[in-house]
Amino acid sequence: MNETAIDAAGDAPADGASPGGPAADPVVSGEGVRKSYGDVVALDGVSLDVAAGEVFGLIGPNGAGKTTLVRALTGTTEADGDLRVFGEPPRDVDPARIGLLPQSFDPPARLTARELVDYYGGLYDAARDTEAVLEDVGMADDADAWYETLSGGQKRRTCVATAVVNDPDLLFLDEPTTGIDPAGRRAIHRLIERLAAGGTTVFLTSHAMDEVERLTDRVALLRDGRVVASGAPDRLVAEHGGAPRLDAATAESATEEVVESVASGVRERLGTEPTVERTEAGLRVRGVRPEAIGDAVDALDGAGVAFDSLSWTEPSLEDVYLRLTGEEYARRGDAGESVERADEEGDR
Ligand SMILES: Nc1ncnc2c1ncn2[C@@H]1O[C@H](COP(=O)(O)OP(=O)(O)OP(=O)(O)O)[C@@H](O)[C@H]1O
Repeated sequence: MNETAIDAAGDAPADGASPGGPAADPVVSGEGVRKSYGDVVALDGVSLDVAAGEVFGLIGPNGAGKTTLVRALTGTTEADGDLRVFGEPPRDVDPARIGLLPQSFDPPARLTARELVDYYGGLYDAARDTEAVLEDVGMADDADAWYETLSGGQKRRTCVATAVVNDPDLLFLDEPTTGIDPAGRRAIHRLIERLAAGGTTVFLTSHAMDEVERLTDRVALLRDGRVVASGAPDRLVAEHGGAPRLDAATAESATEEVVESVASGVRERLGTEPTVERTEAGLRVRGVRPEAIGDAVDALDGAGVAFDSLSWTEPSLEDVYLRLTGEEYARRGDAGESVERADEEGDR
């Protein structure tokens, strides 16, 4: 990985994407936040800012420190460094201003969804109307079923309802859609969009890169307890996502000669230095812009590649994630050696 290409932590309080703008006080701010569990360093000097009204995404591999950071921000664990929420230490913040959906949350099983939302609403002086909250998360029709009889997605949506019943100014959602079917995910996405439109600041952790790319204004990528990149998703994709790629699915694995022949054909037709790799499914040519797809296909034909199907893909936040966490190489390791591969940052 080219470390010099990676942003400094917390690089962009505004980025042009923060509705609050650079002048607004951040809702969340952290500087040099550290937390260890015995010998395990969970947070290793995290710095970040979240502006009012932003949907902020925190991504990173298992064990990167995301849940620890959410716990530190919500005052459920202590951390070293300067951490502020609404300008105060997390434990001093009025709980009514915060909504939290923890990663694992097991409410009493023999209460109905309605009773649960009522119960959590009862903890606040000015809770939202239970029926409206159930409607918001798509649970109005199943509100009288015991929690234990609900599907995994219905349970998670009920938990989201308990996290928003106090109409929080700042909502932490730690992997809200894990295990939820597409319709349930859509219901939660719509809810997050509505809350953000109404001015709620949302701090979202998720392993679903499509959801993060779609919902967030800014993202921080955590790896080994450090922020290794942050910024608006489209900016991160432009900087770290790599090149658009053409994938040819082939029944048989290509020989080295075929790969070299494709590379030579691409070089000749596109006039660029190609990156051609074997993948699990066949062959991949990187750096193919939409207008050059025809030439790249000719290069495959010219090299005698018998492909069953072709797909062209633009880089996405998932590519950023895979590149900056090093998981791209772990994945490629199974796929055989790549040929004429450019440097990581040089193949765009
Ligand atoms: N209560 C704890 N006691 C000891 N170690 C812990 C504790 N909580 C977290 N850790 C360790 O701290 C590191 C960061 O864990 P954390 O749960 O914050 O990661 P994460 O990014 O949320 O992971 P995941 O995506 O799997 O939820 C891991 O090495 C984890 O094993």
